[in-house]
Amino acid sequence: MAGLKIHGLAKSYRDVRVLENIDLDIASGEFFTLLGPSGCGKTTLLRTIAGFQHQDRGEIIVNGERIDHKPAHKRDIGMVFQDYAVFPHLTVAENVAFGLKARSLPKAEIESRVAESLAMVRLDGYQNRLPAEMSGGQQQRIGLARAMAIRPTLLLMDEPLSNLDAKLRIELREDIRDIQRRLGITTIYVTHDQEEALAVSDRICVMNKGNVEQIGTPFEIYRKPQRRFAAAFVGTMNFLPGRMQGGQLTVGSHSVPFPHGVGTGSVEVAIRPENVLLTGASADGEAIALRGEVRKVTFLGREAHYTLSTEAGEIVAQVADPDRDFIEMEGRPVEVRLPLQKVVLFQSNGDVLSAGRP
Ligand SMILES: Nc1ncnc2c1ncn2[C@@H]1O[C@H](COP(=O)(O)OP(=O)(O)OP(=O)(O)O)[C@@H](O)[C@H]1O
Repeated sequence: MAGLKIHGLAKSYRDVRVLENIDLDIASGEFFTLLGPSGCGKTTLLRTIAGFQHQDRGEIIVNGERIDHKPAHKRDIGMVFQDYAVFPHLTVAENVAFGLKARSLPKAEIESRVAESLAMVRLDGYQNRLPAEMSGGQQQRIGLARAMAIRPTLLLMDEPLSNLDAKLRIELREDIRDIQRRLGITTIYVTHDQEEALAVSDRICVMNKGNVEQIGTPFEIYRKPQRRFAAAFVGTMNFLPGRMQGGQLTVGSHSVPFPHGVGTGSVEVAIRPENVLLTGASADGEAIALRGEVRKVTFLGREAHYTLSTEAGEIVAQVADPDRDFIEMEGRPVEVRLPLQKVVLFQSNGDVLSAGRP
């Protein structure tokens, strides 16, 4: 199995820079996700790795060998596309056999690989169907079986679940993850869906405007964002203005000692909704305390979301399993606390100053 290294990759379309200067080091067997908003360059990066288009500069190295001068069909890469890209006039088995025939494998080998690949994606018994007789989820399974049948060195997936409904998306992403783990195939997965990225990835690369904002495990990306962009893009994050001075952090009218973030100046105080504490909740360690009022309560069954206006600005709190009194709080004053352990501070340039006080 192979790892992938990318050095100084850049790509422009006419005079528009789409990839600025990308460096990646992906381990053998890793499930690596490119996550970012529409237009940030994810697909361009994936297609450049696949060889469907050429970079302006930079290197793509698989297993120590440069592959960026090779044509796409010589790169030993399996690719799964958003729109399935199955051949409508070929049966399921013929679709899966396509890449194997192109490689002139013996007939018996093709048959056994087709059977093995279809079993892997749980489509055994569907060999003779046409894609039009299959659901969207099943068509994407054909796409996955076809990509895996050639036993590629790398598997690239471009938003493979975007055309499926929510339930199928979850089902198929679990299957993709299981197959990837079982086979240990190095996988690069493109999505703009942050929950999907958190659920399937070993590591996530958050991209923005052709640049890498942060690379980390799902936990690191969610809990220890290194850039404001990653904090705001992944999950919900509250931001309040604050000020550091003389080892004190001031938010609204409240100041707390914050020795970790030495320096002076404006900061942004970021906290996840599930970490905001309301009246009565007990906190470990010190917290920023703010006066607030409940503007809106949205009850979602297992949790409720509170829109709060505080003296420092509007934020959202999420409370798990709220009791009845707690749901009927609209218009009431509330004490809001932000535990320092859970607070992330950003500088005005978007770099992190402190992610959770040690
Ligand atoms: N062939 C092309 N010619 C000119 N511009 C292009 C071409 N392909 C992509 N672009 C532009 O390059 C930028 C990056 O596109 P890309 O498809 O890589 O982004 P993306 O992050 O995958 O977005 P999405 O999630 O919408 O697919 C976009 O601004 C897009 O309009």
